[in-house]
Amino acid sequence: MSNVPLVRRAIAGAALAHNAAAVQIPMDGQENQWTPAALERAGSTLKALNRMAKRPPVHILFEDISYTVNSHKGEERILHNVSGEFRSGELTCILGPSGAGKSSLLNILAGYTSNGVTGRISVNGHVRDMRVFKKLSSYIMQDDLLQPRLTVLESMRIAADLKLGKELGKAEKELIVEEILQTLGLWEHRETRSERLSGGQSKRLSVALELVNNPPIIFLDEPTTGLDIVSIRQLVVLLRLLSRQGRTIICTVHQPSASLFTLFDRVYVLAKGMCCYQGAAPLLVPFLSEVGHVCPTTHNPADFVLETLLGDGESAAQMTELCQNGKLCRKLDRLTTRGGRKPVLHSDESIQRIFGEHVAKEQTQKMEFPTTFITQFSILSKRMFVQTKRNSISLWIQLIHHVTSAVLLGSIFFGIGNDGASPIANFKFCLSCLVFFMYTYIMIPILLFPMEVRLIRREYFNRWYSLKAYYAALSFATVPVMFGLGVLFLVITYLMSGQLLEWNRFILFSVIGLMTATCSEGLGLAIGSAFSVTNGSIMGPALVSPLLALCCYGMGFGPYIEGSMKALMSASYLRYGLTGLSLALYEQRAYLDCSMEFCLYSDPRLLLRDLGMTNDHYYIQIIGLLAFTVVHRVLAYFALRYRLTAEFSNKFLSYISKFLKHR
Ligand SMILES: Nc1ncnc2c1ncn2[C@@H]1O[C@H](COP(=O)(O)OP(=O)(O)OP(=O)(O)O)[C@@H](O)[C@H]1O
Repeated sequence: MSNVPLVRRAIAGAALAHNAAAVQIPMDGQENQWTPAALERAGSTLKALNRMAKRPPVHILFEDISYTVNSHKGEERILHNVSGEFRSGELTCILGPSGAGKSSLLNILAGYTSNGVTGRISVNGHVRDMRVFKKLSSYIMQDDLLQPRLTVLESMRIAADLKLGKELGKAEKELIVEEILQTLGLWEHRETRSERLSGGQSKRLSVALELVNNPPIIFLDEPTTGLDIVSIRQLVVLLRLLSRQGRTIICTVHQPSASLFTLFDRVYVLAKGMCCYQGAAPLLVPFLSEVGHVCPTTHNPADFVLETLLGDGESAAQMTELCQNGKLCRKLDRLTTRGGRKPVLHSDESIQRIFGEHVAKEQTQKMEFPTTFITQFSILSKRMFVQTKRNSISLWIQLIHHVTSAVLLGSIFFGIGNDGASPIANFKFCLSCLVFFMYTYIMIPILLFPMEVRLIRREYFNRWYSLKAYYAALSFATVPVMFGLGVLFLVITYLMSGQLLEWNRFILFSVIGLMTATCSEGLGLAIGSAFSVTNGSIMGPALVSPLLALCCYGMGFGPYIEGSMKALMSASYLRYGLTGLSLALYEQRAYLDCSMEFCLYSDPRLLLRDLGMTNDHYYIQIIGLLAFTVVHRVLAYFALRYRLTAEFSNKFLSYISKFLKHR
């Protein structure tokens, strides 16, 4: 990490600063203390964040940005050649009526959306290089979710381990974590699980997590949505303090109150995809007067501008023309806006010089992420184990599901395992075990994974770790529960159904059962990555039903299965599972006991012949299941990768609309 020496340097005076640290943002009920002057004073004593704020200031300029999407109505233009700039040391608010294109603009500036975008974005005078920009910026999305069963402190420690790497020692990371939490008023809630935090605390934790590596630019989409007035104020006050340390902070806000509006340095107003104003917040009212809309002194300027824009299209067009669609910025003397304090902003030349050096340094760095694959894998696996362990309700449900299903199957097929009179029933037992593993392990990821995708979206976009490391950890973390419960199910059913008590048969039977579960889980992950819970719940069963039909085909007339059908059957991974289970029970086995006068299938070879499995080998079934497991998991990886980028839904919709148009 290139900021590590900076942080190290910053931490050199740790003991001193530790004592002086942690000016808390006044919480609940103390909001009236937050006059702008008080904020400035507090900002200068935020030791932890000040010390870390040594990364290059970032100044974003964007010109003629247009954004087009393909929807069912055809091509739709969301943004129309908008321009503007956002500067270091300023808190900027993007305002506008619903559907104006605020989130779209933020997504484009943060680099989350690039498909269908034209125009130029430069960072400190250089064309934006996404590889470098992503290391400098953090994006906190509107519907960000936190890891629910981790405490505030655990979440922060994991963020520090992932984002600061190994070059910083444990003590140094602890110091950073503590000071950020103190500053954000979360220290007293450090042992609270994220799922139990209030809305305002959750938002603050989202910000805290992204502050760990001290990004010079932070984007926030609707950070105030769903918060009460006190929490909103606390959050905006915090953002203002952070901007005062030289950060560029840009957020979209729906309808700020008058007192909240005064906390923003810069306002960017959008309506119908066009810029209607950009510049200093206090200059918005004079600007509106210029187009004939005099804001009454008792009125909130933010409300007034929204009412004006919603009133008639003419005012919006006039405003767009006057500000040249964002090219003209209304500037205020910075010394005045900052209450006489020296501005944090650097001159353009110094910004360019610092940034140029920083870019060169970042580019020479080989590592795309702050930590190695192995470190990411071990941190993420540990986090998943902790989450699984703490989700006791889910564990209990799974345990009860496995045990009751096993007892039910064992009772239905009780003691038939070695009876030559009921081998078909025993074959059905194999089929039932197969169906159990298939449905259970397909449905769990289909139902749970879409939520997980939402959980990791911010972390993945903000480059906490690589998708490969996450995916490897995910595949690994489910193994203990699956194997533990799977073996329990197999032991119960195997014993109750009276199968031959031979270790090797039980192991061969179990290996196939567990491999079917692993393979099905891969398919479930692929479906869960690509679809929502609702669509996935339809897709899953719809997809496996034909696979199930193919796997059972030929029962009773095995020797007469047509070649083409055999080829089709080999495309169903369930066929390998069913054959593997049957071979585990019947291959190389002596005649079965016969409880009746005549048992047609006392000779197990006859049974395998009529099932069409005479020429099959156990190891081929293992290879088949392994191959399908790899295919499913690779599919799931790519589905997840596409899902985690905003482009996916755009592309998907555009294909659908093109398809419909051509019909
Ligand atoms: N991928 C897309 N496909 C189709 N339409 C889209 C897409 N993305 C955005 N839009 C449309 O673009 C317009 C602007 O959307 P955007 O989310 O940027 O608005 P917004 O100003 O943030 O609105 P709100 O304040 O309600 O969140 C909306 O009409 C939305 O339906």
